[in-house]
Amino acid sequence: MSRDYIGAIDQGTTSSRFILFDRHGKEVASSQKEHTQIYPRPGWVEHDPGEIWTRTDEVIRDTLKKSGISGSQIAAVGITNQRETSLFWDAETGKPLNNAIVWQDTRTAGIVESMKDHHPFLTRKTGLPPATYFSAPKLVWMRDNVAAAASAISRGSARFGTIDSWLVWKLTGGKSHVTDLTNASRTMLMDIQSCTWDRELLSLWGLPEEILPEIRSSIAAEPYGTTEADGPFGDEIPIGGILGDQQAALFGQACFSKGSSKNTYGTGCFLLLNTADELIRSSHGLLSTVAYRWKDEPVQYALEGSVAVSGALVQWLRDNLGLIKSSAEVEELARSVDDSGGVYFVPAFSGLFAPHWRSDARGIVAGLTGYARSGHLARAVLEATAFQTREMMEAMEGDSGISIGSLRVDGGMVRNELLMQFQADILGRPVIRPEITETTALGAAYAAGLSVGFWRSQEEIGKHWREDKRWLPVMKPAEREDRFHFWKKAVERSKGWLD
Ligand SMILES: Nc1ncnc2c1ncn2[C@@H]1O[C@H](COP(=O)(O)OP(=O)(O)O)[C@@H](O)[C@H]1O
Ligand SMILES: O=P(O)(O)OC[C@H](O)CO
Repeated sequence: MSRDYIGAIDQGTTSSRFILFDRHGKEVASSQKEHTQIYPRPGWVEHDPGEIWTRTDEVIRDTLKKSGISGSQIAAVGITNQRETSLFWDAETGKPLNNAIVWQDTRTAGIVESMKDHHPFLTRKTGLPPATYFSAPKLVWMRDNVAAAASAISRGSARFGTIDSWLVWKLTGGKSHVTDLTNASRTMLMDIQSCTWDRELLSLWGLPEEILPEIRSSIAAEPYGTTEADGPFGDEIPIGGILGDQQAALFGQACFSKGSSKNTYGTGCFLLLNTADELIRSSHGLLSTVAYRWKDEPVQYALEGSVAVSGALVQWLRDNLGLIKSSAEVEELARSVDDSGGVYFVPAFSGLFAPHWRSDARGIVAGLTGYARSGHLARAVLEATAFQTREMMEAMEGDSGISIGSLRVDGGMVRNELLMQFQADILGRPVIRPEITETTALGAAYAAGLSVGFWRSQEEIGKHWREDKRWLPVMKPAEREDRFHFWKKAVERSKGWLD
């Protein structure tokens, strides 16, 4: 039987998906399942790695079952994942030693603060502004607070991984302990120039090198491993591509050339600009990160603006306030009023990420009057994402000197047409949605397919990209600036809330 499909595992913050793509980059079948968000204390967010593996296993099996396609028809598998989220497992038992600490978790604020004298060094080495967001402080916390992790580290059997490494470990039956450069670039343990684990960083954080996975290219020169025949695929398939989910979306949006960019609206919101082989250092609160590496070709970099809470705020409206029953309903509720009624919602639930990097900020709702109703709050929830995107875009243009003429968008929130129109209005430039909005999974599929020669070149896959819809700005410039002015005022009021 010929291998005519590529499989992509997309393990995101809220759910796991598996999608099969054909040679034209068209989705053939998919399955998706949510996993539990564990909030043990305010500011703490955890995932159960066992549950993440079970959900991943289930969505693979579901997709194969409903499509009638078997593992023997799949040429390669790609993995894309929520980044930074970190765990330890024991190589001897194969069992996790703790719940994964999620990228949004802020328990490590004290650890980050205690490294204050080293912040300039850390940023120079890693391209990242020191923050609770990244893996290294999470590992330090686990070493110091999880007895099983500490003893496995001292015995030499502890293995650290971001979610990509964990899934490769499980899929290969514990044979491969690997990651790719895009994921490694988010740990604060990798030198962003040499793209290798860095001894000085490891010693600063007090972590041994033996816990770390091997760093490989994103489009693998050699497969990271093969899936186990007795696993969910029922066959041995090469795992050929790994990309952090935001880099995967950049790849899936065919942003291969310098200056091309995309914004992904999921749990958080992430704007990435391809800077090719140039490592641009930000002076406006953005990250320098690896975009991808094609086999042994030079590393490609990106500038990134990261916003912690965007779709998550819609979920909060649904789960914590019960104002809507599904995320999609937020649009109807927001359309029940003409505007936000002067209400601004700054969702600094994990502090503020780009471009502010303030862990002392907390969420606020500003501008409330007796006039405000639930519809105004729903508008303010959606508008928060659009305002944060504008902040990131201004920072990006300031750092790169590149003007972003129009914005390519993807992710779960781009189904929301009201948000897309408001985004175009507040940016004052067109917003463009592609036909395939599952760009994250598509990017991982492309990486895997290119790795094994299923597709041959970026030109070939670039032809699959097609525009679905475009929103043009209609808001008057004076109103746009007035609204943005009030947003910035609200952001200032959210800062410094924690002592
Ligand atoms: N129609 C919608 N309007 C606004 N937000 C939405 C809509 N549909 C989904 N979302 C939000 O998008 C997010 C899911 O997007 P997705 O790209 O699947 O995220 P992730 O990859 O982070 O798990 C959720 O936070 C959800 O609240
Ligand atoms: O799971 P997502 O799509 O919200 O992405 C999470 C990011 O990778 C965090 O850096």
